[in-house]
Amino acid sequence: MEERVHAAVRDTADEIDTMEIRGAATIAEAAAHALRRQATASDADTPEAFKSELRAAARTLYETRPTAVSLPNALRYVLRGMSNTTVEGLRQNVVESADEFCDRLERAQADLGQVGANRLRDGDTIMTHCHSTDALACVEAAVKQGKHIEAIVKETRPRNQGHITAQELHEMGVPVTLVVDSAARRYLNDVDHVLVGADAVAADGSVINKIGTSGLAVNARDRGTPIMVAAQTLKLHPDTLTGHTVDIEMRDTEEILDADTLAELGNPTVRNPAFDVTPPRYVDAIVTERGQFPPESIVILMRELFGEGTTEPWAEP
Ligand SMILES: O=P(O)(O)OC[C@H]1O[C@H](OP(=O)(O)O)[C@H](O)[C@@H]1O
Repeated sequence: MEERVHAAVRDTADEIDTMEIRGAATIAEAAAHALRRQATASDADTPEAFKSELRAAARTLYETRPTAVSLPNALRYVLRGMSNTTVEGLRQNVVESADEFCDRLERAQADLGQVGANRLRDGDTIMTHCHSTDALACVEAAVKQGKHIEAIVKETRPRNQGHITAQELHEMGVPVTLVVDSAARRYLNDVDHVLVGADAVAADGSVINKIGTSGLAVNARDRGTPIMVAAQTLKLHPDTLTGHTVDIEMRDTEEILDADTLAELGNPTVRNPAFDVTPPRYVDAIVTERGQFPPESIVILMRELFGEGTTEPWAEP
């Protein structure tokens, strides 16, 4: 099966796995591009062989990282387009679906940005965690509306994605203060909104995002600081409609400590969960391209978009 998966798809899968490609929306876009590449390069001679190849490619991409639901949602969107009965027709289906998916993703982020920007006032200071293109779209739109926004950016150990956020905010002209994660509570007094992204949103309104989000949200609630989650509908997790929970990725402990340092410390057990779950009571608004929702009502939008649930992206229709 593996040999039918194009090398470019395997490269994309490796890059997602090692986080050279990261961030829920960016992963989804890369996966759609990879399926498109599989389709254009395929020399399958029957429609069945073509579909089977595409499903194998989807599975390879899916098996990289388990938490960001944008990945299976992207794979499902592209594969669902395979309706033709000839190889050429199917190839065209995949190319069109992948292109349409990427267009929709870009538009959704721009629309979401407008909604999020409306929540921000001129002179506001935000606090961010990790790096989220959905969250930054809100800031960018607010800045374009002429609002002055400042940011306190958490570095986000162990991979320091906060550095990317700091750089991108700087490029937007937003003054940035970078703090270590443990300084967040100290600085919440100076903050008008906590603004984060999401890797998945569950049917009960729980937000699955970078590890440290839930602690930040609890502290923000304690201080009365509103917590805004920027998550286009691609982040809504259809399996949670039928009671499934979201798998939290455990990453390599080398991201935290190298083997030598670990040995010097007497080889303690090290855990490196990439994400945590913020219960809905700590979230004020989930901002999507379909408007803003209190977390408890996101299930209504999910039922509208997914019905009662979905199959695996590579399952036979
Ligand atoms: O889709 P956008 O908003 O860009 O990113 C959403 C989320 O993806 C990231 O995960 P990672 O860095 O891939 O582990 C962060 O948790 C971020 O909040």
